[in-house]
Amino acid sequence: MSAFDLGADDPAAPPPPIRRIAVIGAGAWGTALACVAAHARRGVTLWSRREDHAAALRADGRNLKYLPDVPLPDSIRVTSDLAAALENADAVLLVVPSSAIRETARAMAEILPRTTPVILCAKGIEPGSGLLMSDVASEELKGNPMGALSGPNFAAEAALGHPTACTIASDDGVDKFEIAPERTVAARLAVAMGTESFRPYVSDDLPGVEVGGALKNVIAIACGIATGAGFGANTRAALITRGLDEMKRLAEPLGGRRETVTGLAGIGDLTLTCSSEKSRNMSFGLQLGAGIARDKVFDGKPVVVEGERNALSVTDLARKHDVHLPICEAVRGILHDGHDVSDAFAMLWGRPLEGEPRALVELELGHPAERRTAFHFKEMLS
Ligand SMILES: NC(=O)c1ccc[n+]([C@@H]2O[C@H](COP(=O)([O-])OP(=O)(O)OC[C@H]3O[C@@H](n4cnc5c(N)ncnc54)[C@H](O)[C@@H]3O)[C@@H](O)[C@H]2O)c1
Ligand SMILES: O=P(O)(O)OC[C@H](O)CO
Repeated sequence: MSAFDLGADDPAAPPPPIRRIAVIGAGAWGTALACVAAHARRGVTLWSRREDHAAALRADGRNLKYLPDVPLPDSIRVTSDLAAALENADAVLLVVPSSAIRETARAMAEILPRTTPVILCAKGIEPGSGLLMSDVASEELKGNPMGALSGPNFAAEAALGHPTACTIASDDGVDKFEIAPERTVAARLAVAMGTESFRPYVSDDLPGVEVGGALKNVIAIACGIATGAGFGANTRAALITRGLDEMKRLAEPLGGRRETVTGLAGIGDLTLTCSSEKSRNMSFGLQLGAGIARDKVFDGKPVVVEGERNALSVTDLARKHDVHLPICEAVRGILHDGHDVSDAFAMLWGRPLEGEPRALVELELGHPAERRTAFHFKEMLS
């Protein structure tokens, strides 16, 4: 019996605490979340897929490769043995990049009890299937309760104790499960992870939270490209605001709520990522916009830029639901279809004028300067 089961038959019993947390993935975010959980006095095991990396973390007392400025609390146990990492865990934080969620969840499926909650901390939509990360994990881990942790969170800042907030969502509080709100995975993990500086908010809108995380990276690339190409603050503010509208439009057909997108995992993460060069997605866009060739970005080093592959998966999914996401489409055009930056901005700014909010104000105005738009941006960026 796992902690998730304790008292499950007695609706009056206090919610079972999450005492032991397994963090799967020892990159920047996995390491930071392990530090936060250790500061919250949870028993923490951090799993790295490579033994040499795990050994380096143990020897150095920090993750020199991914989070060099943060000392690891002594209480964190680091291992490359997945079974050992998952043993006796009351909850699992899955923190590998979105491209590795399926294979990692599949490996966990052979080991993890079906009752242990799994919380997705990667941001993305799977190419091909168009599935959110919690749905990808659910396909592999049949039956485990699922949640997601997302929000405006740069790993180092969270680990160093800067005041930080996030949203933790799970859908086990919705009607069919009949679980009291304080017993949900989201609420129990929020209590387990909360510290004096790390403040989780609780949500029952799992798709709403996950859509925000997936789209903000694509919009951040758009902001980076715009800034790198020479456009100013007006352009970035417009992209952020209209990007938020794209999040809302995609959240709805996936079962998410518009209001969730106006929270930490939506606008919160969007503004963070689109405003700071600490963001890999924003910096990737900045370098491309400044004319650096794709293979020379980040000096040719491999860096996790979730928005790059997600520009494809997000727009494929939106097309399937007949939802138009012009900014994400423009990023897809530049990254994957060889479109020129000025043409992409001409496409965005030359579309027929619209109402705001788009869904409520019906307009058919055309565009007074549509034909001049392409010429204007080409001149400006030449
Ligand atoms: N870094 C942040 O500030 C931050 C904050 C919030 C969310 N995230 C999200 O967390 C996820 C992970 O990002 P990160 O910043 O930790 O990345 P990272 O580049 O710092 O580390 C990636 C880690 O994943 C491991 N990995 C890569 N491929 C793997 C595979 N196939 N199987 C198992 N492990 C594999 C790498 O060895 C490395 O330890 C991303 O989806 C990212 O969007 C990151
Ligand atoms: O560095 P980025 O662009 O992957 O962003 C990191 C986090 O997602 C910010 O919340």
